[in-house]
Amino acid sequence: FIMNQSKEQRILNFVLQNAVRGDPRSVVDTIDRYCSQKEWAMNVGNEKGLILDKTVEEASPSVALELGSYCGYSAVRIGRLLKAGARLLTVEFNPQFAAIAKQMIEFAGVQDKVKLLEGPSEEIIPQLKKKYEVDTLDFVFLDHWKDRYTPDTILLQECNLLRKGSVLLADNVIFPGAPEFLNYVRKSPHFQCTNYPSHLEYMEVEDAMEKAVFLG
Ligand SMILES: Nc1ncnc2c1ncn2[C@@H]1O[C@H](Cn2cc(CNC(=O)c3cc([N+](=O)[O-])cc(O)c3O)nn2)[C@@H](O)[C@H]1O
Ligand SMILES: [Mg+2]
Repeated sequence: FIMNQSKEQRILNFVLQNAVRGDPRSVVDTIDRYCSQKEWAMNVGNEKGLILDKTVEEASPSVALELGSYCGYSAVRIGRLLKAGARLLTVEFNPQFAAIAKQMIEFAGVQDKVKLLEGPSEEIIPQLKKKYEVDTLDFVFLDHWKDRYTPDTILLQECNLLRKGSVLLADNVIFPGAPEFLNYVRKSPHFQCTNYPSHLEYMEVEDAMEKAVFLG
């Protein structure tokens, strides 16, 4: 237990030493093993991860966006499901976390599909069309600061990044909670919402994910 390292560095080192290079499933399982047995961390985890998997498979996105990379757990989880030619852009503004996530993505072997964009979502989103050659987004995973869910959902619409059928999936709508986001998407005539009750990663605390499909 190396004290002067960050928890995120310890998670990455555990993966580098225990997972199989180029095998995204082993990276995801190894992070879950570490965070359920050694140190809790805010990865989406395996229970909510299964809801994420099913939603990604159903959407079968060509272009996906993730807000809040953290250690790269969900970027690897989504990246492993993308079809040939599809890509995931994942946004992280904490430089330490971004460095960890980049190494996690490379070790898992999904770096050809997953690109990490360093910076705050409110700055990156308006750059997606011109700088990152995005037309519209087929899938968006929201897992960053909960008080950014609503402003960023509005910003995505203002930047014309959503099309009829674009799928948004938000983590933690019960714990820590995103009440303003739930209120916004459920009241909006532009979204069709579905709630998926689950539990907080690695804990027996109630949590849920919310799917919001853009209706145009
Ligand atoms: N506007 C932003 N733009 C880009 N990255 C951001 C932004 N806000 C936070 N982040 C980054 O998301 C990562 C992860 N993150 C997520 C949160 C918010 N999520 C939680 O706080 C959370 C908290 C719990 N929890 O407390 O049990 C469980 C979860 O699943 C969570 O996602 N804070 N940092 C961090 O690296 C942070 O730099
Ligand atoms: Mg989360």
